[in-house]
Amino acid sequence: MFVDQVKIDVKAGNGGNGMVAFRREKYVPNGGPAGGDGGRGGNVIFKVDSGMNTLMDFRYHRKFKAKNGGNGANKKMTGRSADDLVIPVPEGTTVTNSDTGEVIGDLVKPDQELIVAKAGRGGRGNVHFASPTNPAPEIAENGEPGEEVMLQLELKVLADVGLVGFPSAGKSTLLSVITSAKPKIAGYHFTTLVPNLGMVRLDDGRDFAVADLPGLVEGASKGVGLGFQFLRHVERTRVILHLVDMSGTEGRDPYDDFVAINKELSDYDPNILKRPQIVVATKMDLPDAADHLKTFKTQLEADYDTDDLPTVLPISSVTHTGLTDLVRMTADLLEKTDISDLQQPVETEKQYDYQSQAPTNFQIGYDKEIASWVISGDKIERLFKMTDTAHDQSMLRFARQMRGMGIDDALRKAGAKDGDTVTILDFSFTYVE
Ligand SMILES: Nc1nc2c(ncn2[C@@H]2O[C@H](COP(=O)(O)OP(=O)(O)OP(=O)(O)O)[C@@H](O)[C@H]2O)c(=O)[nH]1
Ligand SMILES: [Mg+2]
Repeated sequence: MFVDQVKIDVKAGNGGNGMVAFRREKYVPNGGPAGGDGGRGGNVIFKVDSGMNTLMDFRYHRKFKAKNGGNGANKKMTGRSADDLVIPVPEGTTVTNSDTGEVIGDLVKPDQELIVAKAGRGGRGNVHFASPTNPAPEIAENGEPGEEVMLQLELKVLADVGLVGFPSAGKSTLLSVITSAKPKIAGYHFTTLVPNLGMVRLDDGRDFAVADLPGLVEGASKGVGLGFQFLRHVERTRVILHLVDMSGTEGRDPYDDFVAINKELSDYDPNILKRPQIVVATKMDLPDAADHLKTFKTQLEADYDTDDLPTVLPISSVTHTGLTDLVRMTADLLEKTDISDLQQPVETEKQYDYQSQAPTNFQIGYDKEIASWVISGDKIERLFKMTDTAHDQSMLRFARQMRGMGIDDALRKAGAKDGDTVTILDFSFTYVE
């Protein structure tokens, strides 16, 4: 279960102002009041759209403003009421006022609507203020301002497809080319610290949610590297795309990687290997990839019965080769996959208090395998049982905390340089001076 979260700003329309005006008739120097009322502003309304599955669209559009009502006019004319601004949200969205923490509502039914910011009423024109003592009032009301509020939207998402593979296999890059997600991509291992989520939309209207998971390494099922706490996400996905880097860089053998990752998956939970898996041969644009793929397939055929032989699909996220086939095959496979065993209850999220859990004893070393400075220590491990919602903010907070604890001093003494990646057992961040 992923928690998709986003903060947005909504502003309802102001009411139009009431008008001060008088009838003008021939031979009547000062007619009665004739200023009309202002029109109502537009409400901001959330409406469930069953076609939406994530809050991804809000990442690129965070400010919403409904139109203001028109001002009243003479001849008792009321100003135009503004249309409501209706914003589609996915089913299951929880809306909270981000300043007060008050839950405004849960949108759980198809087409359900919720007013999240109330429009301002129009002001009354001077026609309403005439009285026997003041038959020609020079007063009118201003329109009420529309409500403005900062909202926190939250959606729990079950990913359909999990991208697994060795660090730097190209998982985030693949996500970035098949969805609109913009994950961090870099040429060093453990770039991805927390899962990224994206939605794939096919031309034929089908769609599915893809989770790009932190890379796995040997021993992941026992807590090595970053992968352990994310392996449970793999348990929940219906289809696994197992990415294998075919470039052979760093002298890696693609088949060894493939076997090692599958071993970690099955050590974590033997059932995971029963999930349909497509082997995605990545970086096929690179020079030796074709040769490596050939060897890989030969080894695969030697190890598997013909009936169980996994499908291998060569792709390149750089040249976009094979992506259409991959997406279509994945959608087909999802349609055929039973999910009844995956509907598990939502886990409650654990909150950790970074302040009070200061690591005491730790060791620092350089790990060639993951090419980064590694800090380990039992207290830190406890510190790093993070939740799904661990976002950049908590990373930053953490990094600051670590500095306070003198870990950056210790790292510098150990020879770490500005820009080095620091891995803290199952977590890492980029070390900045
Ligand atoms: N030539 C080529 N390079 C690629 C391709 N896909 C990814 N890369 C490169 O491989 C490196 C690692 O890519 P990422 O997408 O960050 O890998 P990842 O699997 O998400 O890595 P982690 O998050 O560390 O587990 C980056 O330098 C990418 O530019 C590809 O199709 N062709
Ligand atoms: Mg990544």
